[in-house]
Amino acid sequence: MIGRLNHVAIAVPDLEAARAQYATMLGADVGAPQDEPDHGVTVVFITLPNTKIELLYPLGDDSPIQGFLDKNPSGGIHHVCYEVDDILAARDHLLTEGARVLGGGEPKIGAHGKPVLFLHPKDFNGCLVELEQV
Ligand SMILES: CC[C@@H](C(=O)O)C(=O)SCCNC(=O)CCNC(=O)[C@H](O)C(C)(C)COP(=O)(O)OP(=O)(O)OC[C@H]1O[C@@H](n2cnc3c(N)ncnc32)[C@H](O)[C@@H]1OP(=O)(O)O
Ligand SMILES: [Co+2]
Repeated sequence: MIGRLNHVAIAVPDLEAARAQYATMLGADVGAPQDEPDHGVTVVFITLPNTKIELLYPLGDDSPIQGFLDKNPSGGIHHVCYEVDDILAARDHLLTEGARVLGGGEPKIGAHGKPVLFLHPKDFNGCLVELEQV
């Protein structure tokens, strides 16, 4: 059901410092900061030859990544995002299998303008999983 790895997301305590590090120290193709108010985050995408890195920083008072950063003040890997062809079919299959689909199970439009869903990290070996329909 899952296809390519779309991105690995890293929550960071200082977005500009992380951008500069990837651009200067690692020589990566680093994008501009993008506010995503519907998701409570500001994102920066880093394009690699085979996938992307998504730097995440809290936006607003109710960011879903604030608790993660409170527990991991130096930052850390926050989620992985897998591509699926049909997100509603994927959701229904996962619910049948007993996985918890977050956000009431209704896809939201993600940073690439495509529908996304999140799966509870406790159901996936401690790793928050995002699905993106491509
Ligand atoms: C930009 C849009 C989009 C894209 O297109 O790419 C994005 O990526 S948006 C990214 C941010 N959005 C989300 O993360 C949405 C989904 N997340 C959630 O619904 C919540 O964050 C959560 C996963 C349900 C966690 O809820 P929270 O209230 O923050 O924390 P809890 O303390 O209740 O967590 C319970 C339990 O889970 C552990 N946890 C939390 N987050 C993670 C994580 N990212 N990876 C691994 N484990 C995580 C947390 O530590 C708790 O464990 P215990 O301490 O053992 O109880
Ligand atoms: Co993401």
